[in-house]
Amino acid sequence: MAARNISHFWEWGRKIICVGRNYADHAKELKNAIPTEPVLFLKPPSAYVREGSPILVPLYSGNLHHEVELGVVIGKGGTAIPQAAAMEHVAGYALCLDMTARDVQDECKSKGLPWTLAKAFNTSCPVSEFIPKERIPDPANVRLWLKVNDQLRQSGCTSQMIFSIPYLISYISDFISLEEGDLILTGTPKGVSAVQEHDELQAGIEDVVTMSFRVDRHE
Ligand SMILES: O=C([O-])CC(=O)C(=O)O
Ligand SMILES: [Mg+2]
Repeated sequence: MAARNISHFWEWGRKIICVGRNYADHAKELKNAIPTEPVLFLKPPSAYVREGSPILVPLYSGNLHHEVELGVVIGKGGTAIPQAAAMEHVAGYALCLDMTARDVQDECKSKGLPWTLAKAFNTSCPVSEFIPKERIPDPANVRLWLKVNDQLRQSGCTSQMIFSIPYLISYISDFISLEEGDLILTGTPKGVSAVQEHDELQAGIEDVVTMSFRVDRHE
């Protein structure tokens, strides 16, 4: 069998671990407290969608939001990874969207229930091509942006993250072992807003990568 290629990590069936409220300006815009520990949730591999396929609005949501995020692709698994060694476990990056059914999330929050149907539905994790580690020498200082129908909605720098990438890798791996091919979404900066059927989303990381996705309804 041919060796698996990390540049197709989305085909591996590995887990997607998401960090929430990792930018103070986004925590504030949704009236959430600034966290003192990372907020974590999961998406299944069935959430992946690649350019050329649409983002589908879940039938049960009337308020689907975009969240542009830097994704970290794990190259070497581990448990209880020390912060000092964390970057050795990174193979590269991907630009990601954490699509969120905000109305469903609000209801889950008010009832104290998990966010699964707000965050983990099919097509809730659009991803760019794989970006080898060398192409982002300083992941703690890159600008992420997102436009809806050519209008800029999000523009933030990863220097604004509350918890750094090495801290997140170390923290997560204390509780959930990381495996080669796993993806960590590191949280969104401010500017999240609703998208509708037929909207065109475009997002990028500086001059490193851009990607485009169309929003559609289920047939
Ligand atoms: O839904 C939220 O606001 C939490 C989250 O994913 C983020 O901050 O990126
Ligand atoms: Mg998010």
